Amino acid sequence: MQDSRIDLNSAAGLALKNGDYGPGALIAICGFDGSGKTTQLTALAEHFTAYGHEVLTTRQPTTDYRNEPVVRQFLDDGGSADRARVLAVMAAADRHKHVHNVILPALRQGKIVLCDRYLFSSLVYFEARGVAPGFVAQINQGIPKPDLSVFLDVPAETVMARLKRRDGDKLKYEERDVSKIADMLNRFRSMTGHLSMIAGDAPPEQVTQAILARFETTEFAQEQRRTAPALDA
Ligand SMILES: Nc1ncnc2c1ncn2[C@@H]1O[C@H](COP(=O)(O)OP(=O)(O)OP(=O)(O)O)[C@@H](O)[C@H]1O
Ligand SMILES: Cc1cn([C@H]2C[C@H](O)[C@@H](COP(=O)(O)O)O2)c(=O)[nH]c1=O
Repeated sequence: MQDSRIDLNSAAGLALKNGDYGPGALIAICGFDGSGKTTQLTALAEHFTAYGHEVLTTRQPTTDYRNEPVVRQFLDDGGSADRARVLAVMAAADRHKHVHNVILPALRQGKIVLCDRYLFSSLVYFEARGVAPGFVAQINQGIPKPDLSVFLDVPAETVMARLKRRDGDKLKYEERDVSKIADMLNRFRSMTGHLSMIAGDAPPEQVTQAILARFETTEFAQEQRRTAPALDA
């Protein structure tokens, strides 16, 4: 079943589905833990709300997945590739449910959906845990392709320092080892076909502006400009 020849970019291409999901827009913000995703989601939500959009901020995996004892134990203590494969299936089921119950209805209502982590994070984390991207792609098939997918690129040492400052000694298994963080970051950096790479170690306001500049290049933003009434009309 698993195809170790499929790389992360191809796996994302196989899983994601282009489609007309409604008048809304989907923005996925990915990065290692502590890279500033929550900070940026909050700033983006404020920006889009100020411009009159309805915004839904949400996250993958959902708390249903995070609260499973088998997941909690793996995140805290690590585990085998076989156990990781079970988690990948649980994360995929959680994602399909979240897409159908939360994301698609919001897109149909015209909302801007801001999602903390998405398929890309699953591909990266599970490949690093020993699960082939081809397998993760198969079980995530049909997940909507976001209008914009961002990777917040922050050096491993900076990520580690931020996490220690925020969480003290309550770090997850993969957060405790700077070489594991660096390995995951390199996997994200390889996904140039899908992720807009944003330097996440700049001041938060600059990071937000960089994300918004990328958003302006999306078809959604271009369509909004075409259909928006001229201010001097
Ligand atoms: N651009 C930035 N420069 C300096 N510090 C930042 C920046 N962005 C966020 N931080 C700080 O880094 C820490 C982690 O940020 P945040 O909680 O937004 O990351 P996260 O990616 O959502 O983390 P997690 O996935 O672990 O929840 C916080 O203490 C936050 O204040
Ligand atoms: C997408 C995805 C992520 N994970 C991991 C990654 C993180 O270590 C945790 C979630 O941490 P957060 O700070 O609460 O966001 O889960 C995963 O195990 N499976 C996935 O599909």
